[in-house]
Amino acid sequence: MTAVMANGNWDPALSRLLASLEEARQVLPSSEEEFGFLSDLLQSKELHALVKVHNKIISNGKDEKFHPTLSNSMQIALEVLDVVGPRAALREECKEIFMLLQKPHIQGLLCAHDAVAQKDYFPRLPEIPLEVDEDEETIKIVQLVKSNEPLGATIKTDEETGKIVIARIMHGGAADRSGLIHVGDEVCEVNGINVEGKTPNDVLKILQNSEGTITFKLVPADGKVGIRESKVRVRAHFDYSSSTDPYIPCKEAGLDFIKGDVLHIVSQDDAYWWQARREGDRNMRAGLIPSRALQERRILHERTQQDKTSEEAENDDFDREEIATYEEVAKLYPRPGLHRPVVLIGPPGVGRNELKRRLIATDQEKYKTPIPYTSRSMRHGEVNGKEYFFVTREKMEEEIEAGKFIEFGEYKGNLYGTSAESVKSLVNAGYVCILNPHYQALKMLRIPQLKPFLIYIKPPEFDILKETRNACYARSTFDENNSRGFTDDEFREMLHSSERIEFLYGHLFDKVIENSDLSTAFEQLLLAVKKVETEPLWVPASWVQ
Ligand SMILES: Nc1ncnc2c1ncn2[C@@H]1O[C@H](COP(=O)(O)OP(=O)(O)OP(=O)(O)O)[C@@H](O)[C@H]1O
Repeated sequence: MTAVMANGNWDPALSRLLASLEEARQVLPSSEEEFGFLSDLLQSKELHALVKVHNKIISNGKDEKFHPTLSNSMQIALEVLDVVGPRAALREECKEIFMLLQKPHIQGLLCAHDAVAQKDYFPRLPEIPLEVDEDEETIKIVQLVKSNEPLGATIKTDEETGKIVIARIMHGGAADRSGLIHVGDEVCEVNGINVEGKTPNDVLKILQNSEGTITFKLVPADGKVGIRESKVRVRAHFDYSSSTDPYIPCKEAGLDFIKGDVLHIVSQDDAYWWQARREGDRNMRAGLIPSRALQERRILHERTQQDKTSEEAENDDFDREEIATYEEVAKLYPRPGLHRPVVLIGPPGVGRNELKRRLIATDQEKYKTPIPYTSRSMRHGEVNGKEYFFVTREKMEEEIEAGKFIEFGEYKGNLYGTSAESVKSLVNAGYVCILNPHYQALKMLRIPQLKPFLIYIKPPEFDILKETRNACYARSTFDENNSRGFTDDEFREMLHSSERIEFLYGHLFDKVIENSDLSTAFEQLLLAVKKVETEPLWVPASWVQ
């Protein structure tokens, strides 16, 4: 005490606190130990230093010349990352800023800057629930300010008690952020109106009609059923629109997404409705999406309906057992010297060969395509292992049977094919392996051992397809014996085939490139290939573990 007083530099507020602690010592029943602890704390150098920093920030905050120009530098940094990300592979400057802004200490600095700029350094004490009834100790009163943002809570009538209870708290919503409302809390009053015997709809009306602060009187649920935030990320394999979903318990709370979106699942507590955020979305409020179980049921139901109406179903290559709902994904970081194979999928004739050829031509020491196997006999001038690996028909049939070929076919009585092993050996030798197999090979390729990056080469609409191909005297690939242009029927066949590929495999593609103008498509391919090499990308979670 004397030491504190003697030091003129000591914060007067701390000294006052210490003095009142001494006074309280006489009247309060607390132990010597507790007083000792508090007294030591109030005299500690650490606390004193903290108080000084705090005071400094506050006094600087009052000074006009210290006003922050912005308080959302973190958000701006994220936006800049979005903009420069795709250009990082093209320009050194973009790459530099892209790497810099991702550094944890830069992000930490920006975050601290924003906290100070937003004056987010005042101590926040937990709200003390007001106790209204002397004998009703368990009632809590919660006040939330009504804004344009939804409250982020849903209510229902409890089946057993018939009372209105909180059914769900949306992660990150106003109710959740308040930390004061929990699932299972019983609603007694809203803005002084007793809701006993009322329906959830009546309560909603009261809420809609109220302005400003909304006051809830709640009986807390026994034990808090808090929402545990999960780390699960999934890729959606279907489109979802809550506005057309008749079953969603609360339309406003729905989260819409499209096939291929990556979603962060924050809660799977409810068997039918998960809570999720779109990955990278800055809106912190989670939305409702159908759970895997619910979606599987819906798809099965739809299929039975469809089977009833249409008998003919093209299921040559469609695995009807597979129900595409959500696939758990994780980020795969680029591995130095170990490149993911790049696979171009598309309808025959769309231009995969052309794109592959151009890519390899940019750097023949980097991009390689596997040498195929054949059962035909070697011709004069051919070298085993150059144009083809020459093997006997028996050997090839045996290996095809054993599932060692990612694709194979017969042409003029001879077998041709590409083995999974030759892809692996290119990868292990440090090359970027590039493939353009038939789309049926996808199943065999999309495995953790190969980790391919799948690019879908999509044809443009009929008129543009015809115009671009005719303008370049494109050679039809449909007729092996004749070199001629594509016919209208062949263009139509290409479009039909692309629809089918999208239907079957659309959810698996990492990237879609429309091959309309060839040089534009090629540039997009170069960008995508660069991205695979330099950026962490989402892949099935099982590939990363
Ligand atoms: N964007 C384009 N504009 C004009 N012509 C193109 C375009 N893309 C490809 N072509 C031409 O179309 C023809 C067919 O292309 P390519 O052989 O690459 O098709 P493919 O997808 O590999 O088909 P297949 O699997 O049947 O071999 C080639 O003559 C090619 O130069």
